[in-house]
Amino acid sequence: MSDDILKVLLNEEQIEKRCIELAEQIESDYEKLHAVPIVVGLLKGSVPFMAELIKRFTFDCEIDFMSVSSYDGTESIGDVRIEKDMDISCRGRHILVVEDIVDTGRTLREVKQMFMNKGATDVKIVSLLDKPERRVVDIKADYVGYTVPNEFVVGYGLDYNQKYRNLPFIGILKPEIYE
Ligand SMILES: O=P(O)(O)OC[C@H]1O[C@H](OP(=O)(O)OP(=O)(O)O)[C@H](O)[C@@H]1O
Ligand code: HPA
Repeated sequence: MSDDILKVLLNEEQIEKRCIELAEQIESDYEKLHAVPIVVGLLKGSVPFMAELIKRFTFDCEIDFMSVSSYDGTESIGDVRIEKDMDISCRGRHILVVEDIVDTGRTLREVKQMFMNKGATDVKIVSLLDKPERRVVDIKADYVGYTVPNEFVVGYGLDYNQKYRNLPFIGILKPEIYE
């Protein structure tokens, strides 16, 4: 599996270090709000990042998951489908969406709009990665781990055709794998 990786962009140590910083920043912001947020992981890509982040939160929060899908291989299909909704109601709640990557931005724009339509008080986004060169809609994560170049990246939750999510680092996939 590692043979399919062209270059390691972020190793485990770098990711962990950044998660500690993000958790501190998020904690300080929610403490000021005196709110108990619902931390919502977008399945499946956010799972390793979410686990790394939430174990460092010492404030009261609830955890939930949603599954939305918008990719077929390396192609964003534009149409964001909700495949599994949250269990907890988001009405009147502060929501912290946990995402692995903001790429075109379509997924998060749809998800954020959906939370607002359902009556959430506030929606914030934390994303491990941001790929701003690919953005087609105007959306910005409130907290970003790392900005990455316009390359297809895998590992630490991110997949290509459901593979490579379990790599403990983030790397650029060799183009011949998906061409
Ligand atoms: O900014 P965008 O262009 O919308 O892309 C980002 C989304 O694409 C991937 O999800 P995917 O639909 O592949 O699901 P997954 O998390 O199960 O891999 C990724 O996890 C983000 O949710
Ligand atoms: O670069 C990426 N890698 C994996 N999944 C993705 N979904 C959007 N962009 C990416």
